[in-house]
Amino acid sequence: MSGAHRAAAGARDTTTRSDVPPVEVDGVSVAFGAIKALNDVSFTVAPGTIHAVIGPNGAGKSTLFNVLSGVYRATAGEVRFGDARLSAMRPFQIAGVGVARAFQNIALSGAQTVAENLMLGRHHLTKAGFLSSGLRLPRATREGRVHGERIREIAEFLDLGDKLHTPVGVLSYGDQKRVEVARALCIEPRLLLLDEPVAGMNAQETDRMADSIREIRAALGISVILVEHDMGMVMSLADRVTVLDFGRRIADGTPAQVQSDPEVIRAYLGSGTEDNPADAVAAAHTPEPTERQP
Ligand SMILES: Nc1ncnc2c1ncn2[C@@H]1O[C@H](COP(=O)(O)OP(=O)(O)OP(=O)(O)O)[C@@H](O)[C@H]1O
Repeated sequence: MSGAHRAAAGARDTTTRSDVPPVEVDGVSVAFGAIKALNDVSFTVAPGTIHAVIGPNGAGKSTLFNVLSGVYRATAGEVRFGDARLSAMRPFQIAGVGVARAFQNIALSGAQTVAENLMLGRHHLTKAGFLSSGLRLPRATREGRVHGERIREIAEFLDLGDKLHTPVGVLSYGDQKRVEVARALCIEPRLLLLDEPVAGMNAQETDRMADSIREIRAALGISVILVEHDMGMVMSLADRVTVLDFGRRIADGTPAQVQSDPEVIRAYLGSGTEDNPADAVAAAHTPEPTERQP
């Protein structure tokens, strides 16, 4: 199935999990000395949607991601995920309420196998303590089997099923990025944060990752927030896009809405980047030759 067809099928089949609340970013500001990296930024991520945050270099995207995942504290405002105030929590507490982050720079142990890296991602779900695991007591053995099965499912989901016993360090860059996403899914999140998931990927790897993100949303019914520079990918993948510039929210809407927003076009043209969202949307919406056939 082509990416586009799969996307359409995914959107139709999606059932959002009933325990996925909206993410409410409410008046968030972050200052580094005199620099206002984020200035009163607000937007809402609807449950079960893919929401992209874009903007020229230095716009505040990474800072926002670090607030969402508890690495930075907001100077003002807050981020809510249902009852949880993410902006007041530490990273491990944020993971505990079902928010997982896949890092831009792969944070995996290269010498360990895919399965071992994924098992580390399930650590906090493991109830048997180190002692019973070490002694291979029945509870730990049973638990290990259940986690092993789930890890296999998640790996297969990301086309990594045949690489479970391969050390991560020998995998291609694209596969390593997929392991990074799989590791985040291992905490069974309700919200997945993807920090530049296709950075450094070639076109084929990018398409594969975009397909995986659609399938994750469709099959798991969770919300996805991604920061990404690849404009074509964002415009074809996201349900909604928030645009930052110099720490301020300058637009928020569907890909089609933001790409035609004069302030967004000005921000990108002014930044000197060739990644103009208007061009990217046009390219993303150009039908493939086969789709023109009657
Ligand atoms: N730890 C920090 N200390 C001081 N200034 C910072 C820090 N982190 C970010 N900044 C500044 O805050 C602003 C926003 O940076 P941020 O990295 O969030 O932007 P970005 O949109 O992710 O940029 P890029 O696309 O280049 O990664 C920039 O002016 C940056 O120099």
